[in-house]
This record gives sequence, C-alpha cells and structure tokens, in this order.
Amino acid sequence: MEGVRVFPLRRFVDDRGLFLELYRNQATHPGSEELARFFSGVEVAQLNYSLVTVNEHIKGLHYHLKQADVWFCPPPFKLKVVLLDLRRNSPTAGKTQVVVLGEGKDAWVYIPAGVAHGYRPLTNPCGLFYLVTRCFDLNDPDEYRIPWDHPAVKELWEVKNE
Ligand SMILES: Cc1cn([C@H]2C[C@H](O)[C@@H](COP(=O)(O)OP(=O)(O)O[C@H]3O[C@@H](C)C(=O)[C@@H](O)[C@H]3O)O2)c(=O)[nH]c1=O
Repeated sequence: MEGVRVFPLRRFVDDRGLFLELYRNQATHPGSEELARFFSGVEVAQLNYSLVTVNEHIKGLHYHLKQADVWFCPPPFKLKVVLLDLRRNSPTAGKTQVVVLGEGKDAWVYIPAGVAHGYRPLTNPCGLFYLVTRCFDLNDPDEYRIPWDHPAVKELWEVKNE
C-alpha cells in the first residue's frame, strides 16, 4: 500500500533470550544504517503502549488525518494488522493490506495518515508498542473510527483453518 513501510528488525538470539534494537536517530556502524534510515524524517511525538487482555476482541479500525502511527508488537505477543487505504488521491485508494507482527516477525509498520488500521490479537495478553507523530490532544483528537466489520475488511480478520 502506498506509503506503508514494513521494516524487519534484526534479532540477536542467545541462550538468555533475545535482543532487538528498536529505534536509532543515527547510524554508527555498518549494519545500523537501515534502522536510522527508517526513522529518518519520522517525528516521534509520543510513545504509546496498549495491551489487550480479553479474547476475541478486534481493535479498530481507527484512522487519523494528521498523524502517522508506527507499530511494533513485542514478542512473545503476536497480532494481525489490517490496513485500509482511505486516501482518495492515493494510487492504492480502497486497497487493503494484512501484516502479521510479533513472535516470529519482529518488524515496525509505518502507517501514514489516511490509512485506517486495526488489529486482531493472536495471543492473550497482546501488547502493541507504537509511536505517533502528533501528540494526542483531548481537545482536538485526530481520531476517527470505522467499524471492524466494514465490508472492505470484514473477511480479513479470519484465521484460516487450512
Ligand atoms: C490515543 C490516546 C488515548 N488516550 C486516552 C483517551 C481514552 O480515555 C483512553 C483510551 O483511548 P482509546 O479508546 O482511543 O484507545 P485505543 O482504542 O487504544 O486507541 C488507539 O488504538 C490504536 C490501535 C491506534 O490506532 C491509536 O491511534 C489509538 O486510536 O486513553 C490518551 O490519553 N492519550 C492517547 O494518546
């Protein structure tokens, strides 16, 4: 989808567990450039954490007109992201995209303004760590919602039994 960027993170695994670099404002050594480049030009206005602790809950769809969201699902949580392009002048207007994040897929997803987003937790509990490029203002919330079962996305939440 136009403007959506999925950035795979490098996982360091050893006998104690794992380590991930999540954010860099500059590159220092070979191999660190890509993470710095991913965040280049992304204004980190606010860092957020959301946890879903119930079964069979879908969060979203939400969209913003001013801010971008950048999402990360910390392992061992896992979730399924569904995106719908609401931007009228986008080359991918009306198109959808599905990304599974979390355990097994350590990645950031950059979601531009105008792209509706939601997720289905695939674990319980299920955490989402994310940043936004504009501070939430209770008096001027840049928050809009469309139903999770909108016809364009209704079928995409399903976990197939194949
Ligand atoms: C988003 C936000 C909410 N709040 C407050 C308002 C409200 O009382 C309470 C819960 O807010 P919400 O119901 O909007 O929370 P939530 O449903 O988790 O909303 C968030 O969901 C994720 C998936 C997104 O896409 C975000 O952009 C945001 O819309 O937290 C803040 O104080 N600061 C914030 O930045």
